[in-house]
Amino acid sequence: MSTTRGDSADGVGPDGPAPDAGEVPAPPAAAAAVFGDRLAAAERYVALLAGPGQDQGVIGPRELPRLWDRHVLNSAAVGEVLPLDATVVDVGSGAGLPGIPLALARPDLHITLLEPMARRVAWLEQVVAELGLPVAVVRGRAEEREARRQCGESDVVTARAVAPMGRLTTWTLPLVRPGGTLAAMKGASAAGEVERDLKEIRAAGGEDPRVVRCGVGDAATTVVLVSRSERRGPSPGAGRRARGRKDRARDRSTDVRPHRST
Ligand SMILES: C[S@@+](CC[C@H](N)C(=O)[O-])C[C@H]1O[C@@H](n2cnc3c(N)ncnc32)[C@H](O)[C@@H]1O
Repeated sequence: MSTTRGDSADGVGPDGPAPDAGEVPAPPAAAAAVFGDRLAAAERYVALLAGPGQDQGVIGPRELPRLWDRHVLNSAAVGEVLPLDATVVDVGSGAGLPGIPLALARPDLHITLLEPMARRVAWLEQVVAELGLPVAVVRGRAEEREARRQCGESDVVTARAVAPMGRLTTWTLPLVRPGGTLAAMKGASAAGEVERDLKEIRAAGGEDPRVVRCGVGDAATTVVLVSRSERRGPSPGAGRRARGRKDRARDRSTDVRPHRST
């Protein structure tokens, strides 16, 4: 594999022609500070994305020139707001973003990658094995009972480009311990999504949604932090389930009554 610069100095911008398969962008200077003595492993991850990752369709060829800034460093940046030694479930990890860069930048974290698509799960298992990372991979959807059982409740759930804020909060807060945090990586839409979906966020047990910026330059990212309520009692979604039970009971009773009277 040849090594090329990750910037657009050669005229290959994000919307320009796709670079040759197998080209691996060199790490920008900032990568050494972010990954420290795990920089070589981060370079290996970028090489895996650019080679087999592209072949297996987990990353598009046009992403190659911006793998470091827009994907790997951007993902690691969310580590700025994660507490020491936290347990983390990365929901909808896909190519491993942000979970793999986080595991490399923050070896104190205990990370589980949750992903429903078999092909992506196989990819994640391959990456974790190749890089020798102590990271668990679970196949499933955040809203599924079995996935929730396997992942348990963690200090933090991360998610990048998975779902709109309201739906994401409903799906993922049951994976967060009371008092823990959902850290949703969002683009410029962050504040607008929070405003639009506030009711849904609160109904899911979310409190104190706030928008923060992490990272610098092209690697900077906007993160929405939502706390899971500390209040004990019904789990998020319990109100909706109870309403569903009442509705079904009412439907049954209206179905039954005419039969009884005949
Ligand atoms: C657009 S991709 C983003 C992947 C990665 N987070 C990234 O930033 O490159 C969305 C990912 O979320 C996964 N996904 C979609 N719905 C999900 C759900 N309900 N629970 C967990 N993962 C889900 C998809 O399979 C896909 O891998």
